[in-house]
Amino acid sequence: MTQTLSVAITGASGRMGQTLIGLVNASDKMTLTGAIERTGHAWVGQDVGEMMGGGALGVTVTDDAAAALADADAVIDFTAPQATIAFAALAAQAGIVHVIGTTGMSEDEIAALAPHGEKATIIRAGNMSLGVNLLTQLTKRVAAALDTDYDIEIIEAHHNQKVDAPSGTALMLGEAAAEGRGVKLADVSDRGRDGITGARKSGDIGFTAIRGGDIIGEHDVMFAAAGERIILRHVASDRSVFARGALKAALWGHGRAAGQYDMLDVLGLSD
Ligand SMILES: NC(=O)C1=CN([C@@H]2O[C@H](COP(=O)(O)OP(=O)(O)OC[C@H]3O[C@@H](n4cnc5c(N)ncnc54)[C@H](O)[C@@H]3O)[C@@H](O)[C@H]2O)C=CC1
Ligand SMILES: O=C(O)C1=N[C@H](C(=O)O)C[C@H](O)C1
Repeated sequence: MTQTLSVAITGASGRMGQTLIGLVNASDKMTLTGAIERTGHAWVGQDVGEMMGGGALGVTVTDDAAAALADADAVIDFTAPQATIAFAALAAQAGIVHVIGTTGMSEDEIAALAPHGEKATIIRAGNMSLGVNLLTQLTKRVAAALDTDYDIEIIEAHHNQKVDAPSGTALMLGEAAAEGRGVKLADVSDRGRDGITGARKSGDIGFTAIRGGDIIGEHDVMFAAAGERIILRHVASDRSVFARGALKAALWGHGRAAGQYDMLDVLGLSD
């Protein structure tokens, strides 16, 4: 019998957690061995399949992440920044793959992952879909081809439960545009316009966040000049595009050297 990858999912009851569990359960390359939730969550101690409204999967939701990760080859983690840092320490202890989809991490929180990347194989991206990762490469090329007569604006839209802004994807696209232009995003980023802002500064990269209803994730990169606009757009209509990317990352990472990687590495899209 072929060996399957043992996978633990954090944030098991979440939007992404449930999507991931459904796909891992349907995969013939993976076996769900752990489902983790925060202490005090109503799902802890219950069968995860039953909590998701289906049949029992034989995996009890736990808040003992250390034990769950000790039994796993990979942990797929779409939760919250501080939780992700704690999971990174446990993944390093266990020497396993840590796929990180969590967004909204500060510079300091991202830096806190670095020591864990010496023992765990970390794959982190603000968007795990093939489409968005391809879009980052297109954005970089278009930004490199155009001068600052073309104002770059990034517009993102998400559901009304999203807690961070701009989205991780918007920031990836902003980084790509800045890289194409040969500048640092931190030096040109224009976020949260309100009131008498003054005219737009040439060379800035602007961000706008829309929150409403059940929008899964939509991103436009606009290059606006006098007389024309170019708009690169990605629309996610199903969360499984993110989850499929995360599963691919877990399989890709298994057996690979410890370190920090992203989805461009996984998808072979790096320059
Ligand atoms: N990189 C990507 O492709 C994508 C990233 N995301 C990001 O993933 C994260 C989660 O998104 P959603 O699933 O929509 O959120 P959600 O709020 O539905 O789920 C988060 C889950 O994490 C759990 N959680 C929080 N702290 C925990 C802890 N210490 N231990 C265990 N579980 C814990 C919560 O109880 C909740 O069930 C967000 O940062 C979001 O932006 C979402 C979709 C795609
Ligand atoms: O919170 C979400 O839902 C999503 N978050 C990611 C982000 O911040 O870009 C990816 C996707 O757009 C959905």
